[in-house]
This record gives sequence, structure tokens and C-alpha cells, in this order.
Amino acid sequence: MQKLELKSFMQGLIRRNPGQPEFHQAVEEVAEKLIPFINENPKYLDASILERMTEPDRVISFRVTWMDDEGNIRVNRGHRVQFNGAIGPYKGGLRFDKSVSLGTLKFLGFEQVLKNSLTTLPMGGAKGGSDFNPKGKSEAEIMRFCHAFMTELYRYIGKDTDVPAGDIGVGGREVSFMFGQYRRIANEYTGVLTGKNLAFGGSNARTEATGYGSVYFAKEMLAVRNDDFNGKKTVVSGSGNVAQYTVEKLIQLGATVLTVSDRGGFLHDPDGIDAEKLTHIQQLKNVDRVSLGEYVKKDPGATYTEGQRPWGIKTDLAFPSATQNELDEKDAETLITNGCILVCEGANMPSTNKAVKVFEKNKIMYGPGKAANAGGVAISGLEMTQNSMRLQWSFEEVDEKLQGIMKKIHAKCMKYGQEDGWVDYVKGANIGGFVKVADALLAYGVI
Ligand SMILES: NC(=O)C1=CN([C@@H]2O[C@H](COP(=O)(O)OP(=O)(O)OC[C@H]3O[C@@H](n4cnc5c(N)ncnc54)[C@H](O)[C@@H]3O)[C@@H](O)[C@H]2O)C=CC1
Ligand SMILES: O=C(O)CCC(=O)C(=O)O
Repeated sequence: MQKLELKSFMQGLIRRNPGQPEFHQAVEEVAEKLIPFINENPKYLDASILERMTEPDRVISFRVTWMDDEGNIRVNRGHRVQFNGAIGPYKGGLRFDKSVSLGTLKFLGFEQVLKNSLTTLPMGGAKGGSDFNPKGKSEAEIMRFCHAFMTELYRYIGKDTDVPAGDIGVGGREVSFMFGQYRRIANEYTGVLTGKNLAFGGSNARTEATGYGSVYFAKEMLAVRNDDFNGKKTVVSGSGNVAQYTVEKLIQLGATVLTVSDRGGFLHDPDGIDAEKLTHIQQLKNVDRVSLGEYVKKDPGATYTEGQRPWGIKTDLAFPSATQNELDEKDAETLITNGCILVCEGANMPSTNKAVKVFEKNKIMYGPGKAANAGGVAISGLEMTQNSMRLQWSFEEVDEKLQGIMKKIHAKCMKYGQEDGWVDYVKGANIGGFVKVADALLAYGVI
């Protein structure tokens, strides 16, 4: 069998998937680290495992028709990318955002396969969503859209088939609307979605899990260098679910959090965001649903800089937790020049591939999203377990399991990524996530 070569592999992938740059980017980052490993392990090469794992099992697209408050009929497009189900039911979030395209969901679904494998739990990878823009929509419009979306999606999912959850633009409110509609149509009460309300099958600590998990992962990275969070200046981007609970855990572990951000700009509080200020941010973002710019009215010591990201603020640690490609090569260089020693990704693919190269060249601690933010889907996996057992574990019990899982993911990254005096977490996560799925595919034969 001819050895794989990155350039020609990527040319083929781009030809087969035109106009999907985020998908190309996600695959390239993985293929670069995996190809040498596959070439050294002919069983994966001979069985064309990388070719199989970069082609989704199936892509489902559908029309979503709903009515706005003025009585106009609106049409959006919905998708579910069931990327790879080799090691368990498809699992991964739903994103509602005007920027959503099939290419976005393919990048997210591809990353999800490796991430879910890293959690050690039996979950395949998927992602879905719609180009529906929740911004400016009333609660009733959100509800009608969610019901219409589930009316189409329900026939493709199931507790042992495919279990969606939240992502950008889909939180507890939207999951509740969709779960209610599923239950009504399917006439069964099963854990077909995760991130549910605690009153109807949700897991304790799922809301907190992605942000907390990312901080637990960073704690492990720091421990390798006998370091910890105490007194460390930290910048966080985003102010949604992941960012909020990243900030909460960072404060609890002794870091000083200087920033959060939203689509309009970033908020800088030089005195540090404490628990009380975080509650204010949560009120602005989760209840009032307004710009972070409102924060400075109550706290004049802080500034809100429109149209910019927080990477220019001098910091020790950085937690990009908003969206993909929010940190580019120049931002990476600025962070390093300012003394940043660790970047831990709460978001999916927030750093461009060129930014990642800067981190690697400077040998700083860099935790890629598929490892660092896997705590969310891990607790979703445990929500599925609790639903199957028809019981609910305590917050403390789930949080302890989350810490254990993040430790195991870190250890897996070390196993495959440890180099002389440095850990290549990208290589560790990519190979560590790949092996389990690849071995399952080998065992299944030609499928
Ligand atoms: N919710 C979860 O459990 C998990 C989420 N993630 C990833 O974490 C990131 C954030 O997701 P959530 O916090 O759940 O979503 P969210 O909808 O609660 O918050 C998204 C945040 O990102 C900001 N944002 C979105 N698009 C942006 C853009 N184009 N430019 C600048 N800021 C933008 C929003 O203002 C908001 O603060 C995403 O990359 C998501 O895929 C990863 C693992 C699990
Ligand atoms: O909890 C889940 O199933 C989805 C989490 C997710 O979308 C992600 O890890 O990016």
C-alpha cells in the first residue's frame, strides 16, 4: 500500500468537499499529526481508515418552516451530520446561528468523533443545526422554530441512534422546547437529548461541565510543570455557557480573570471579575440578553472595546471560549510576546492552524478544544447513563467523575504527545482519539 502524503491527501479532500474551508482546516490539523502515525502502522494504512474517517456516515438536510410573530412564513435549513458511529450512538450538539453551513457542521462533527473517543465513553460523533438566527427573536418565535426543527429531526434520532445536545445558540431553553416536541411526537419518554432541565432527566453539572472541564484540563497541564492557577492573570473570550463556567472555576481556583467577550467586542476589568461580577454578567447574557457594554454602567473601572478581541491584554493564561477562528497568527504572537504560557480551548477550533503553529514553535502549553472542552460531552454521556438507569446522581458525584475523565484525557494526550521537555497535545489528542475509532472500524471489516 502506498504511504499517505499530507499534500495529496488534502488535495483529494478539498476536491471532494468544495467550499468548506473550516472542514478542510479541521482535517488538515488532524491529518498532519496522524499521517506519520498511520504510515508507521500499516494496518490503518491498508484499511484506508483515514479516508473512511474523513467521510461522514451520512448527512441529513431538511427544510424548517415556521411562523414569526407578524404571521410571516419563514424558511430555514436544518442539518444533522452523523459523522461516525463506530464506537457508539451519534452524539454532539446543535448550533443555531446565521453563520451555520454544512461545512461548519462537518468540521464540528469530524472533531466530535475524536473528542468523544477521548472521553473514554461509548459515543460516536455528530453535529447539527440551522442557519436560524436567534438574535432579536421573541421567546415565542424561538419556541416555534425549535418545535418545527424537531418535527423534522425526530425521525433521524433516538436514545440508541443519535442524541443531540446544545451548542452556540442552543441552551437549556431550546433543548427544553425540542425535548417537549420530541416527547409529543414520538410518544416516548427517553433520553433523546442531553443538557435537559434537571426536572425532566437532566444531569447535575452538565451546564457547568464544559467550562469546568476546560479548567480541570488546564490544571493538569500546569501540574506537569509543577504550577497552578494561584495569582495567574487570565483572559477568557466569549460570555456564553462555556465562558461563564470557565470564569467561575478559574475564580474558585485562584486565578484573576480580566476579560470576557461577545460578538460586539470585549470587556476588560483590570480589578478582576469576581463571583458577584460574574453573576451580573450572567444576568446580562442569560436573562436580559444584551451587550456586555452594559456592564461598564455598573462598573466604571471596566472598559468595553467594540470590534476587538481580548488577546492584546497582558496575561499568563488564555481560554478562547467563543467560536472558531477567533484567535489568529498575529493574536498568538501578541499573546506570546506578552508572556502567555498556556492556551486552553473551551471553544471548538478557536485558533487558526497558523496560530497553533506559533504556539508549537514557542513550546507553550496548548490544549486543543477536542481534548480541553470534552468535559461537556462527557457529562452528556453520563446524562445518557443516568437516563438509562432512571436515576440522577448528585452534583458532587458528577463533578468528581468529570475531574476523573479530564485527568484521563490529559493522560491519553501525554501518552501519544510527550516529547523532549514538552507535550504536543495536538498530536496526543489526535492520535489518542483516532486509535479507538480506527480499531473498531478494523474489527467491523469493510463498512
Ligand atoms: N456548550 C457546550 O457544552 C460546548 C460548547 N463548545 C464550544 O464552545 C463555544 C461556545 O459555545 P457555547 O458557550 O455553548 O455557546 P453560547 O451560545 O452559550 O455562547 C457563545 C458565545 O460566543 C460568542 N460568539 C458566538 N459567535 C461569535 C462570533 N462570530 N464572534 C465573536 N463571538 C462570538 C457569543 O457572543 C457568546 O458569548 C463554541 O465553539 C462551541 O462549539 C464545545 C464543547 C461543548
Ligand atoms: O453534549 C453534547 O452532546 C455536545 C457537546 C458539543 O457539542 C461539543 O462537544 O462540541
